[in-house]
Amino acid sequence: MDEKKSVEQTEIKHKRRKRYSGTHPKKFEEKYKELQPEKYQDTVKKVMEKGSTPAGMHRSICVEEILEFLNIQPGQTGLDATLGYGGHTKEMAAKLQGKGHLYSLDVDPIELPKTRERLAAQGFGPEILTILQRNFAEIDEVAKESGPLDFVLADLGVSSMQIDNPERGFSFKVDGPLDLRLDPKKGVSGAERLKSLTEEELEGMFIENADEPYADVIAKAITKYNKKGIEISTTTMLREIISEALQFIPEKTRKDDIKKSCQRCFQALRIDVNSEFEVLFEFLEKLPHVLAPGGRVAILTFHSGEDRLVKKAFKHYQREGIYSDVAKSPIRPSDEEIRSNGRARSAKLRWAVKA
Ligand SMILES: C[S@@+](CC[C@H](N)C(=O)[O-])C[C@H]1O[C@@H](n2cnc3c(N)ncnc32)[C@H](O)[C@@H]1O
Repeated sequence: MDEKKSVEQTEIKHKRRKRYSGTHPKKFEEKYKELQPEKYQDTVKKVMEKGSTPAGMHRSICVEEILEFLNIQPGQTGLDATLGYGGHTKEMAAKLQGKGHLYSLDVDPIELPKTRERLAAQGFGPEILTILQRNFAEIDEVAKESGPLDFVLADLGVSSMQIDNPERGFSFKVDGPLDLRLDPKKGVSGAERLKSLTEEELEGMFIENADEPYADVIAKAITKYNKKGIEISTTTMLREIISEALQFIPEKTRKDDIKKSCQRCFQALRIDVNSEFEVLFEFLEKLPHVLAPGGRVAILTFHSGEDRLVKKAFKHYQREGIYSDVAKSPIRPSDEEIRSNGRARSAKLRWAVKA
């Protein structure tokens, strides 16, 4: 064989094919141009007009209603128990007009520094705003530093940035590790948690935390994997297990029902992993002791379990004479807000005033 030809052929054979990068951006950061809102303002505007939330952002809910109720005055001291993207914090801090102080808490070590930087760049630095990586269940500790609070806001649950980031594992719609921790450095992941629960406990978790009608069937399906020693390590795996278990649902409603069950089961697991009911309970119990006389608290909830807890606590302390007034029924976002921000649909706002 001609030696030259053979070398050429070998070279051709070994030349690596260039990977086809495809027409669709693969990475989250590339896919969502809105992640850099300053750079892609047109994209952000278009996304918001469609009633969606641009990736990397969170649209604050019931802002006007909250500000109207809290009636913040310059010189007051307040607390935002759930900083998130900092939308509510920014509006509340602005009402102080440079006098007084706002404390804002979040457990999330990933989003918190970004929000701190963003707010500082907008003129809300440490002279008016103290941002702490703390669980709101420790509100009594925070109050030792702040003194009695004139106003408190808690906007419960997760932010859009957390939901949209596949690495965090909050959404069944995107593939990622089944984590679901608000603070990924603490506690155990969703995957670990599923492994450690019995069939009965799983069923109880889905019912208690999310009123899941197919809790028994789904718990059974998960337990099969547990017994085989197969870890349900990703969001996609859990979604597929739920979907497979619910194939008996008549075709007409199957797709929709599966989607709802996925939503509820992920919510239930998130609540469990982050002990959300326990910390909310602790927060509600401590609140009356940290509010100043006449102090106001507003709480935004996103599902019936949370709302029930808030309603019961407010009523209980009103009967004891600790709150002089509480919301008789929850305030709902306006139709216009719901139209322009789908995530506002399930929000309920309750408030109380310290005697
Ligand atoms: C709905 S978002 C808040 C959005 C915020 N109000 C805004 O305008 O951007 C809820 C935030 O509360 C945080 N969070 C949830 N439970 C918490 C807790 N127990 N203590 C402190 N922060 C918590 C979450 O990490 C998330 O960032």
